[in-house]
Amino acid sequence: MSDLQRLLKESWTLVEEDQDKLAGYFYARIFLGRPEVRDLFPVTMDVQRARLLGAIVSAIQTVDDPERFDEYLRSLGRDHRKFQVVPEQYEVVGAALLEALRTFGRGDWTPEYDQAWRDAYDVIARKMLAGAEADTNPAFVHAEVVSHERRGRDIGIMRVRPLQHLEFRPGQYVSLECPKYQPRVWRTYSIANAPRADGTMDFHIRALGAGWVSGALVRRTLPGDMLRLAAPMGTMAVDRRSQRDIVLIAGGTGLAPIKAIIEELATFNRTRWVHVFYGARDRDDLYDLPDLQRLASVFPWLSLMPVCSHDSGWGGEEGLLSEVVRRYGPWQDHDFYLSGSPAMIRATLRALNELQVPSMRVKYDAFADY
Ligand SMILES: NC(=O)C1=CN([C@@H]2O[C@H](COP(=O)(O)OP(=O)(O)OC[C@H]3O[C@@H](n4cnc5c(N)ncnc54)[C@H](O)[C@@H]3O)[C@@H](O)[C@H]2O)C=CC1
Repeated sequence: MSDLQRLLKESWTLVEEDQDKLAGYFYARIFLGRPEVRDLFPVTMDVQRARLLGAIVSAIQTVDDPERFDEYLRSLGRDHRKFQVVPEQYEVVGAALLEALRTFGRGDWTPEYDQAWRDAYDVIARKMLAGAEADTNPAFVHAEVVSHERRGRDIGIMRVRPLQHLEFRPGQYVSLECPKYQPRVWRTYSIANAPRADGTMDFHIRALGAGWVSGALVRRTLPGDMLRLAAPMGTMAVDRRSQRDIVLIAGGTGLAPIKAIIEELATFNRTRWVHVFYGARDRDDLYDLPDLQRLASVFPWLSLMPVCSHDSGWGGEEGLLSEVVRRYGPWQDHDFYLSGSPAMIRATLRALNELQVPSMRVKYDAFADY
């Protein structure tokens, strides 16, 4: 661990318990200094409260992982263009962050801690601004919902058509806003298909409860509704130069980017075996199994292993994805792409580590909302 990393972690423990109050103070400082910034945020701040601060803090904590950090922040900067953020606002946010930290760190906050956060924040802001400046795409595009299909209890598959061309790579995700139901609330969703001639994009969404973006997208969205989509982000692109066989591991709606990758492979792959582990709680939750089975019947290189974690007697493979993947190892010579809940990603990374799969062959995007 570098000195900077140590100082950041150590100082964060001083304020961690007061996170909620710190977030309140942080936003109050920003809005007081720049009332116009308030218009960038949703009307009710309760859901938003922890997000921007949380994203800054988690970005700062990754300062020791330069490669991941670099691409993540550049794409975050590209994505932030949707807020029409100007460079001075980065300064306002940085000053508010430091003031909040000092206030809640009280007497234990040292000039060393102050400098560490200032340095880390500067790196973040510079990379985000560089990412934003390098992007020639529009800050966001309007898109029309062209179809909407309910699958199982609480999953929706939504197809949208952007009104302008939106360049993306299979495996990437976008931040999306539904102004009709939740203006200025943006959430990230993976694109579930490879680029199509008509530009349409699919999203797999699970409703997480009333009032949330996902709930509205699954339960209320209708064809003809308009959305806004920001810049595509994420690094989970297939390495086309690799000759290795591939293992794709998808938990629940984490299937979305994996489906996009399968569609991309279908356009060029002839020689690499591709194994898909598709996990859900029960058979009803395997919401896209028929289509995956169709693809597996068309492409001889594609094999499919559906897995249920909470459906004993369903007749197929049972267990958590991480356990099942471990059972089918060893996987010494494969490229891996993982997508699912943070807990599933962590458990699978541990399993692959124990199976001695080199970490550079394992790709995943732990995406954050803010
Ligand atoms: N690009 C990405 O990485 C994407 C990630 N997601 C994330 O995927 C998640 C999907 O959630 P749900 O559909 O509710 O899935 P879920 O929570 O029902 O989990 C599906 C399966 O994942 C595995 N799993 C879950 N927790 C695990 C653990 N602790 N250890 C090992 N395996 C575990 C199990 O096999 C489980 O049956 C969400 O957190 C969503 O944010 C969704 C889309 C894209």
